[in-house]
Amino acid sequence: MESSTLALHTDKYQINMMYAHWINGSHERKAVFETYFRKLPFGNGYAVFAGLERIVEYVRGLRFTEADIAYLAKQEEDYAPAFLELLKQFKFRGTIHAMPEGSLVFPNEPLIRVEGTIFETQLVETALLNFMNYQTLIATKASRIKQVAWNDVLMEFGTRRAQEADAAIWGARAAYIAGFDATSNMLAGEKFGIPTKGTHAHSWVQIFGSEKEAFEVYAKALPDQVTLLVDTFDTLKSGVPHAIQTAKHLEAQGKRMGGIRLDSGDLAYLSIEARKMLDEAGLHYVKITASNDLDENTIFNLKAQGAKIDSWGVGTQLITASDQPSLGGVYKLVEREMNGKMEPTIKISGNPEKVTTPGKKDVFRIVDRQSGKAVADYMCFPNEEEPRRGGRLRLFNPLHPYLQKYVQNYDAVPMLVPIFVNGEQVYELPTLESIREYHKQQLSMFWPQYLRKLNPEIYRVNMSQTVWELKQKLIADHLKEEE
Ligand SMILES: Nc1ncnc2c1ncn2[C@@H]1O[C@H](COP(=O)(O)OP(=O)(O)OP(=O)(O)O)[C@@H](O)[C@H]1O
Ligand SMILES: O=P(O)(O)OC[C@H]1O[C@H](OP(=O)(O)OP(=O)(O)O)[C@H](O)[C@@H]1O
Ligand SMILES: O=C(O)c1cccnc1
Repeated sequence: MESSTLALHTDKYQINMMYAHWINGSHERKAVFETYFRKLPFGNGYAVFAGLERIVEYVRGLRFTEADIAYLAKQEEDYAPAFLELLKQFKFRGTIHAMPEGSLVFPNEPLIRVEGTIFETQLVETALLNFMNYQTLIATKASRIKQVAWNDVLMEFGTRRAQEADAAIWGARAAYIAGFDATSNMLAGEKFGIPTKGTHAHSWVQIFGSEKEAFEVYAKALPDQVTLLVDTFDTLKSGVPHAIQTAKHLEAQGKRMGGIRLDSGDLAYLSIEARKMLDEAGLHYVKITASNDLDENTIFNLKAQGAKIDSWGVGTQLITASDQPSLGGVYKLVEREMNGKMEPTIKISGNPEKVTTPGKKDVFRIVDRQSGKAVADYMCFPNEEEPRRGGRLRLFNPLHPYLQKYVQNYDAVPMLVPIFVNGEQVYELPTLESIREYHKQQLSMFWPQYLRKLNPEIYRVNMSQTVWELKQKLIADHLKEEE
C-alpha cells in the first residue's frame, strides 16, 4: 500500500476534532502527546519496540489526495470548503522523537513523543498506535520464541494465518528484528531484504504417483536447497526412508540434501527416531525442521524432551500473537498551549493506572558503568540536569518510598531520539541488519532475571522527583476544582 494514501487511515473522530478546532480557531495551538503501554504482553519482562520505519514512511507521505478530499466532502456536509482546502495543503510540520526499533521497552514510559499543532498531532494518533502496537507485539512474541530456540534456525511461516497482508509483511519484519532468521513471505523478502526460506507442501507429494517420485523430482529441480516434507503418509516407515534414498542420489551427484520437515505427530519422538535413521545412513549433515502450531512453550517442551530439531517453522501462533492478540499502547496529551505558553496537562481517572503523567518527558536508560548493565529507565523533564550531568540519582517508587535506591557512576543513555524536527526528517533509518544487531546489544545490557520468560523480575521505570511532584500537584488542583 502506498504510504501517501494513508491520510484517511485514522478514526473519524480525529477529523471531526480537527474540524471543530478549525471552526473554533484553536487548530494551531501547540500540543505534546506521548505514546506508551501500561502492561507488558505475554507476562514478558520487556517488549521489543518496532514500527518506527512504517511510522516514518507514513508521516513523510502524509497528504490528502483529491480523492480523499472529495470523499470527506461527501461524507460530512458540515465540513466547510475552506477546511477541506486546508487539508489539501496539509503537511506534517511537527517534531517526533522515538525509541529506535529493536529497543527493549517497558510499561509507562514514552516510546514516541509527538509535538506540533493540535491539528496535526491529533490526526496521526490512530495510525501511529496501529503501527506501533502491532509490530511491537509481534517483535515481543518473536523475542520470546528466540529465547527458547537459542541458536536454532527460526523461520517465520505465518502469512496464511495473518490478519491480512500488511500484518503478514510487517509481522515478518518484526520477527526478523527480534532474531528470526528467515521468512517464507517473498514480498517481505523483496521489500525488506529478509532472507527467505521454504520447503514444500503436502500437495507436492500428493500430486505424484508416489512419495518417492515426488522427492526425486523435487530434489532434481532444487538440488541445492531441498528440504523434504516427510509426514504425508507415514513419517518413519515411508517419509524418512524415501528422503534417505533421495539424499543418497544427491550425494552421488556430489550434492548435499538440506533437510527433512516434520509437520505432525509427536515431534520429539519422531525427530529422535528420524535423527537416528539419518545418522545410521551417514547423513549427519541433513537437518531436521519441525512445524505445526509451534510457539515458545511447545519449542521449550520439545527441547526438554530431547527433540533433535535444528530448525523451526513458526506461523499462526507468532503472527497472530495468539495468546495476547493486541498491545494496549495509548497516545496521551501531556502538554498544551494555553495563552501562548506551554503547560502540562493531566487526565484523571477512577482507575489509578489510567491517570496520565503530565509534562513533556525525556527517557534515559541508566547503565551502570562497571557492569555495563541497565539499572533503570528514568523519566524527567527536558530541563532537568541531573541525569545529563551524571549526578547522583535517586530512584524511588512513589507508592512505596522505602523502595529507593541511589545510583552514581552511570551512563544516562537518551532513549528518545529525534526523528522529525519541524516536519523535516532528521533520522536516517537504520538498515534492518543494524536494527537486529542493535536489538542483540540491547538484550546484552540486561541481567537475565529481566529477560526470563517465566515470572521475570520487574525492571525499574522511575520518574524524577520533579515529575512526581508535578503529577501530585495537578491531581490536587483537580480535586480542589471539584470541591
Ligand atoms: N512431543 C511433543 N510435546 C509437546 N507438544 C507436541 C509434541 N509433539 C507435537 N506437539 C505439538 O502438539 C500439537 C499437536 O497438534 P495436532 O494434534 O493438531 O497435530 P497432529 O494431529 O499431530 O497433526 P495435524 O496437524 O496433522 O492434525 C502441535 O501444536 C504440536 O506442535
Ligand atoms: O502451524 P503454523 O505454525 O501456522 O505453521 C505453518 C503451517 O502451515 C502449513 O500447514 P497448513 O496450515 O497449510 O496446513 P496444516 O496446518 O493443516 O498442516 C505448514 O505445514 C505448517 O504446519
Ligand atoms: O516452507 C514451508 O515449509 C512453509 C511455508 C509456509 C507455511 N508452511 C510451511
